[in-house]
Amino acid sequence: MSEQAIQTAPSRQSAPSSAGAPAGGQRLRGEDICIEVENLNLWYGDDQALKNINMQLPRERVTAFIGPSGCGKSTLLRCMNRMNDLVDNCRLDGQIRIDGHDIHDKSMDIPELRRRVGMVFQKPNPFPKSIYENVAYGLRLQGVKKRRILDDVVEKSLRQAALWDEVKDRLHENAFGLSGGQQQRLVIARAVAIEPEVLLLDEPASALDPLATLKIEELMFDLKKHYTIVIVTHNMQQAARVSDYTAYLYLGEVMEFNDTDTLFTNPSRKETEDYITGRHG
Ligand SMILES: Nc1ncnc2c1ncn2[C@@H]1O[C@H](COP(=O)(O)OP(=O)(O)OP(=O)(O)O)[C@@H](O)[C@H]1O
Repeated sequence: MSEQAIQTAPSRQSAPSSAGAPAGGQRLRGEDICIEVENLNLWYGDDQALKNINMQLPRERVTAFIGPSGCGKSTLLRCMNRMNDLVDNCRLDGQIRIDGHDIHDKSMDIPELRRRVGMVFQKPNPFPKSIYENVAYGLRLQGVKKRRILDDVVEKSLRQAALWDEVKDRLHENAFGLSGGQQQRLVIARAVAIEPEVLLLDEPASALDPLATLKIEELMFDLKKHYTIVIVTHNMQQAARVSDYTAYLYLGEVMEFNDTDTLFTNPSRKETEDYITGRHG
């Protein structure tokens, strides 16, 4: 975990974040910022799911979103590659910038955005194809045909996803023959094969057994050398183990954002302390 990196450490308070400076709006010291969220509000129909979110997510770090069910973690995650565009009655205002570019700008190429900002869901979702073809899929879509290039990328991606040794002798077997944990690492290999910058992980281990979960957690330490990772998790021990920064969301607001050590050992807000100590949520 990174050392204390927030310049403004608010004193412990119980007022909602909207009453003062936005809880995620502190500037991060000594970090290269990849994603900036500014004054983001989002509604599903008349219901506001995200309220004035301000947050900076550092490059090549793991940031965890925690908070009780329905607080907006997945919604915020899905904003980062515009997955919410696919929801009919969803609208938002505010800005999200990745590498300084507003992702809602008219010039934004959405398929390219989703290539740069990959997503892995709770339930492993390999395609009904071979292990090899699952990983090669994105490259084939891009028109890559050369066998040597495909072979290299498949091997490199499976190695990055810590799966190569387990599957190298069965690359042409159907992906559905893999265990749940292996399928989830395959999905991660498929995501990294097209060289994204950011990986969004929505409870990637919640459907897995403890050993498979451990593998995914170990994998994150390696992946963050190359990617900016944002993970939604219900598991606070997992957030404490794998993330460098943590945002605590409650009722659509970021109540607190800080480096993970500080958030878990010395939270600024009473609400955060109540949540991490199991007093609510
Ligand atoms: N497609 C949708 N249409 C309408 N409302 C939605 C939609 N998706 C989410 N919501 C609502 O938005 C709010 C935030 O939901 P979201 O799934 O982002 O929360 P969450 O913190 O990820 O919850 P969980 O931990 O249970 O997955 C909830 O009130 C939810 O009911």
